Amino acid sequence: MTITRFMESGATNAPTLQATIKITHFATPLENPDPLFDSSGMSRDNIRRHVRQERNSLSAEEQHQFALIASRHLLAEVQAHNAQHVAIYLTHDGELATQKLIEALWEEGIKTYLPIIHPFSKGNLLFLHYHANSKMVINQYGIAEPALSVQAIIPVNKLDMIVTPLVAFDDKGNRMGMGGGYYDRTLCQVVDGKPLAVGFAHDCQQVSQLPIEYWDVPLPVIITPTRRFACQ
Ligand SMILES: Nc1nc2c(c(=O)[nH]1)N(C=O)[C@@H](CNc1ccc(C(=O)N[C@@H](CCC(=O)O)C(=O)O)cc1)CN2
Ligand SMILES: Nc1ncnc2c1ncn2[C@@H]1O[C@H](COP(=O)(O)OP(=O)(O)OP(=O)(O)O)[C@@H](O)[C@H]1O
Repeated sequence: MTITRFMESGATNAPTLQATIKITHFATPLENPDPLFDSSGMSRDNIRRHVRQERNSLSAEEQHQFALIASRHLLAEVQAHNAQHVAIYLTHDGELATQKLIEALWEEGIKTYLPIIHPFSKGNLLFLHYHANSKMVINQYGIAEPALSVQAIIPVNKLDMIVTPLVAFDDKGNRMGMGGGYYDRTLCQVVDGKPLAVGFAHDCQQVSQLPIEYWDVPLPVIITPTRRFACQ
């Protein structure tokens, strides 16, 4: 896969978090994203409902094009970090599609891993090696996951990158997921930025602000079809 070049667009400051957010606009054939959704005053559940509806209303053609373009940017991110062990997800509920990206990672010789719902530790994930011949089963949410095999498990600290699904994000790197707390429990195991957590989402999943809880772990990088948000 070729890597799309991108151009710098400057930085904005987020004084409340004492963090600098750098937003890079990719040079893509895509139009500017829709106006930012004003989520101020909305509950987490209402934001979740709204954004899930938005991403599910994208056409099949939009889903396909957005996924192709965003995959190039994600692949560039993987290469920039020389990540060899990358956790990813299989698309569910209108999420930015990952199938082509996974195939591109395999072509580059990069090992991929998928989350499975932990069989007895409630609310936790395990990450298992995923390859072309992985035996798959369907989990309680209707998502395919590798069949549990102890040899296929990778500890979180051995992953170089975790590409996280998400429902909504804001420009401070805050993330909200499907509501199970699975990724929050995974991301609190990150030490000194390893593994690097990278949110992967449609532009329509960005909201003006998210009501944050103490367990939420902000993402250092978020990639959409049109932009890369980096929270330093
Ligand atoms: N693609 C993908 N895989 C993933 C996640 C994800 O967000 N996306 N997860 C991220 O954590 C974990 C699974 N968590 C999930 C939590 C809720 C639902 C879901 O569809 N909930 C239904 C209600 C289901 C029920 O009550 O039984 C819903 O909200 O409509 C899906 C996945 C692990 N794998
Ligand atoms: N590190 C953690 N340890 C224990 N419980 C947690 C942790 N993180 C989140 N939780 C619990 O998980 C529940 C769901 O959290 P939240 O709504 O933020 O999930 P989410 O981010 O939407 O889902 P996900 O992380 O699976 O994508 C909350 O009730 C919270 O108490």
